[in-house]
Amino acid sequence: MSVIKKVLISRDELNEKVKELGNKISMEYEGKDLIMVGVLKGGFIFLADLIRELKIPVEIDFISVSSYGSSSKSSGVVRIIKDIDVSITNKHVIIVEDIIDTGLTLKYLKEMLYTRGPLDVKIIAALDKPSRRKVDIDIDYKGFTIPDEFVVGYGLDYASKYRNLPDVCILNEEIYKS
Ligand SMILES: O=P(O)(O)OC[C@H]1O[C@H](OP(=O)(O)OP(=O)(O)O)[C@H](O)[C@@H]1O
Ligand code: HPA
Repeated sequence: MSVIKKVLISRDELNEKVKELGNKISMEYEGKDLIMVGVLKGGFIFLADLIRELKIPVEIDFISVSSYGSSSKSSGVVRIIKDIDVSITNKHVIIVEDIIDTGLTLKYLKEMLYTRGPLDVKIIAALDKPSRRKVDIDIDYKGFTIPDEFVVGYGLDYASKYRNLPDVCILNEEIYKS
């Protein structure tokens, strides 16, 4: 049995989109003090690809968060596991995510970072799953809108695995049962 049911977004489509987004951000942030904050763990591959398409100087940092409690993400309360190390005061911030699902993680992160005096905080996400949204959130730069399917690859995991798959794939349901 194959682990992957279907490739949803191929590596070539991802590459092309990342180039497009990199060009857009390079134009819009020319001459500005920009820091990109990758959300671990899923955001690391997208961030690594994206910054290599930028033609402007950029600072990089990472943040790691986890949802509180057994009801997990539904509470919207987020705990910081690893904070960024640098000041974002008077800088332009872009939060880099692999996927936006309910929107709760990013809503919290955006509000939290705004308390630290940045010039602005924007959001870029490789994937958007709008069917699962619980809160309104503006996505400033977006890769692909996807259906309500559980996907892996390009940073996204199932049970901590499959982040390394180069394409965004729909997992075979048999995997959940085994
Ligand atoms: O919009 P939301 O419903 O808040 O979900 C999106 C978040 O969930 C995933 O992270 P996860 O908690 O699975 O951690 P990981 O990146 O380490 O896999 C994803 O990387 C986002 O950070
Ligand atoms: O489809 C998904 N796959 C992996 N992680 C996720 N976190 C939110 N949605 C997903």
